[in-house]
Amino acid sequence: MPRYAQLVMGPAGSGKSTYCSTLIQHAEAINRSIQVVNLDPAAEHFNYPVMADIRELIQVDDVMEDDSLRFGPNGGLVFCMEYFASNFDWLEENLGHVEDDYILFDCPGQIELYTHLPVMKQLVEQLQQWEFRVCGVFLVDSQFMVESFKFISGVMAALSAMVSLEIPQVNIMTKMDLLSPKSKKEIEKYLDPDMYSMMEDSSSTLRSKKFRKLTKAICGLIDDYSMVRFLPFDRTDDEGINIVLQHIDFSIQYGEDLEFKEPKEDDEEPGNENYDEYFQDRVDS
Ligand SMILES: Nc1nc2c(ncn2[C@@H]2O[C@H](COP(=O)(O)OP(=O)(O)OP(=O)(O)O)[C@@H](O)[C@H]2O)c(=O)[nH]1
Ligand SMILES: [Mg+2]
Repeated sequence: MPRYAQLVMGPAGSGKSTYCSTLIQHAEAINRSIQVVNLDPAAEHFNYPVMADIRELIQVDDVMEDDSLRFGPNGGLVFCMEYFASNFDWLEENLGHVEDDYILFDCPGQIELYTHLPVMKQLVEQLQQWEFRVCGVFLVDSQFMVESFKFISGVMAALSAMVSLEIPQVNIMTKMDLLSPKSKKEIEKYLDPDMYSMMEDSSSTLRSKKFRKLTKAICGLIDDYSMVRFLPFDRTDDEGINIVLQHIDFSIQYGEDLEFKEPKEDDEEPGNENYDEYFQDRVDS
């Protein structure tokens, strides 16, 4: 039987730890077993029970205080993650060999871990060897996504994580509860965006003649990958959390081996009923 994992990634402060604790509470409420592993060696606060904590293996503070290493916070973190990558047996010991388990990995926020360092890719390969089906969950703070040029840079970060990890990836816009109704309306166009029409954006940053070709090439690249859908995540909305979880489960085929569901007669799109719920307005309009 396969095992299931979500690699919860995203820039610093994007809401990774909050996402994990929200999902744990949600799982409890719907009677599902989901566990979390903290992979952030610099983590100070998180309010979920952990099945394993990287800080038991190595802590950033210890690395920074070491006189022979003399790292700052970011170098220290990279050192910790490389140490972790050469000690995966620690993780194996903590995870055990439970079939069919479902684990969230709360990762650190340093973006270079997902773009050009090999550590996360090594982790993915190791998990796959342990029969995990891994889904990348890339979180971006919705507060920073309400303008086109910020959105494009957020998408590029998500895209480079996807390309370097080579696993299914679900992108999520967090902190939707903090947006004003006006911003909420504004952000809808970013959930399933049309990159070319975004270039017509009124902001001078995107319309600058000097960079027009580059902007067009970037928008084209994003469009080609057609992976730029974002799911909204509002930690106060159970229905929305459920939809996010269904998307991720779908991408790692969670539940397929568990039970067979008879399609309901009134289902027009069996098994896919929630899939496009958020984008339905756009599809219809
Ligand atoms: N209102 C609201 N606040 C949120 C939400 N998600 C995160 N926050 C807040 O944003 C801050 C950062 O959230 P974290 O969950 O610690 O973010 P993180 O990505 O784990 O941060 P690092 O581990 O430091 O990279 C905290 O103060 C959270 O309370 C959300 O959905 N809604
Ligand atoms: Mg965190």
